[in-house]
Amino acid sequence: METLSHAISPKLLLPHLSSNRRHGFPSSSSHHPLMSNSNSSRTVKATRVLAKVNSQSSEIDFSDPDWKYKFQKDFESRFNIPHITDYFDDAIPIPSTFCLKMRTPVLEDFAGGYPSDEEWHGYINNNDRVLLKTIHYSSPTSAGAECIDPDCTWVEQWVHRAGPREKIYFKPEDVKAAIVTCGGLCPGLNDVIRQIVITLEIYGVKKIVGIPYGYRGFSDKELAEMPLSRKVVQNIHLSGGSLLGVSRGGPTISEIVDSLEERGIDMLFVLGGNGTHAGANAIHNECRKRRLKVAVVGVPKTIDNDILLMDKTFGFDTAVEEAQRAINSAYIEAHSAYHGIGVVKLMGRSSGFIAMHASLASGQIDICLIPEVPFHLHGPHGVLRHLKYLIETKGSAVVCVAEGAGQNLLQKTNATDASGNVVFGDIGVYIQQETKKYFKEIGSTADVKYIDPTYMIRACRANASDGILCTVLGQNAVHGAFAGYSGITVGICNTHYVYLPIPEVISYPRLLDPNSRMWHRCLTSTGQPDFI
Ligand SMILES: Nc1ncnc2c1ncn2[C@@H]1O[C@H](COP(=O)(O)OP(=O)(O)OP(=O)(O)O)[C@@H](O)[C@H]1O
Ligand SMILES: O=P(O)(O)OC[C@H]1O[C@](O)(CO)[C@@H](O)[C@@H]1O
Ligand SMILES: [Mg+2]
Repeated sequence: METLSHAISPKLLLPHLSSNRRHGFPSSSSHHPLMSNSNSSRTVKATRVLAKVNSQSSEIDFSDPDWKYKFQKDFESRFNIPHITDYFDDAIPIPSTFCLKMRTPVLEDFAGGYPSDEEWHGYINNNDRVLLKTIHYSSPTSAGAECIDPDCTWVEQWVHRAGPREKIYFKPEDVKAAIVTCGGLCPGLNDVIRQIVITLEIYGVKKIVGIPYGYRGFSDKELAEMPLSRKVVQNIHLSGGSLLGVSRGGPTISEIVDSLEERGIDMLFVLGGNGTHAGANAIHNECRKRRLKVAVVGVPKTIDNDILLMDKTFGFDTAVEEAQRAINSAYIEAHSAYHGIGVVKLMGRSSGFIAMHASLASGQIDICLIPEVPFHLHGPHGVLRHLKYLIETKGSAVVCVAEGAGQNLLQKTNATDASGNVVFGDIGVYIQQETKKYFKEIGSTADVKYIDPTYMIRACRANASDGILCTVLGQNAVHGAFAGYSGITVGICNTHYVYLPIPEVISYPRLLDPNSRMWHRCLTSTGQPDFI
């Protein structure tokens, strides 16, 4: 594999400053606990910094003059994307069959050589990289600052650029490609399926199938694979859901790979969230163990936007937009009622991105509650006391709550779904009940209307901006597979499209930073106090 020597050259590293308030350090740099001169304490405290910023990095001794170089070396190896040549020395590349100048369908076989056009400059060089972090924080107290070392040194962190390569590692006419969609629904699934099929056909792939109902489709003999072509997928993006169906739970990794072998699948495109990607990575590893030349490429799907390192995941924009209808209805109901209170529950199992963005976009929310920020319902600083204040001063109020918020207030059931995810109690219903009780107890009244639009939001078709995101991600997934990469996923980082090794994006769910400027903006918009 080609390496990126310039990205780790110490000569190109510039000394800059940054830090991170999320790590709970005091805002004054003179009291910064990392400003100690003791080497040992620097090493220990550095670990605290890295625990958040780079969970998989080993301890770094910042007194080592080469620490930056070593950090970048480590980063480069963590973000290296597995390639077929890592395992198959004999894999021979051929010129790409993907060329925009070749616009007419190829009717004949490729016996006479592959169509290529040396004049076309649409290919990505394997050494192209995208900068993962783009802000140069000049002070440890800069809002949202992220740092690696105590001095917040500027360290370039490069990841692989996505897109079509000039050389490909699969002969399109021999390829059987499969697509599977797992987990819950998400706007845009059909757009991604459509683009994968169309792009595979442009490369010249003839055998494309859909695996029905998620990973379950690999083991359930009653479920036949679905032949896919441009004709089949042409209009599927016009409706929500997944043409292929989705499911949670399903067969073991070994059973899935047995099925891949039986079906003769060379490329597997896996659309799903954290769980699905954990599965995709395990499938990739099992294929390597069995020496199967299969490219496994993920496309992150989650309206929750909880995948690490990406600007956003497809479906998120649509979810935020669709949530506006529910929020507006709650607002109108609350505003038109005597002592009206609207409660809207939005999705967000561990992160409150949808709730925060939907609240910000609407400008109609008085209280936004998210999983990352604990709150009390009762007591002098609780949500209910603030609702009383809002009713007294404004006459009505609207609450937006993420499904994962305040779970500590609800009774635990220990129930899990087929994938092992904990089944949550309904925080929206709880807030509605407690609000009614509270106003009764204080001798007042509240007309509480609870709206749960979650499945209506998730079942929507993608909006225009998600449609474009899906298009690019779907195309890049196919380019990644043909380029010979496996165990990777595609994403958008700082508006550029990248390939990332799966483990790096799923080591934990991405959470909203309560110290971020965005959450502060949300708080200024709602005007809510701390509920603790
Ligand atoms: N750690 C894991 N290893 C292998 N497979 C997994 C793992 N976790 C989940 N899966 C499988 O991945 C599929 C989807 O998982 P899950 O239901 O958690 O959805 P998800 O991909 O996280 O999407 P969503 O965002 O909708 O929750 C299931 O079929 C499940 O069995
Ligand atoms: O009801 P289901 O299908 O299990 O999905 C619910 C889950 O899906 C998600 O939207 C993720 O896709 C979570 O926010 C939510 O907990
Ligand atoms: Mg999940």
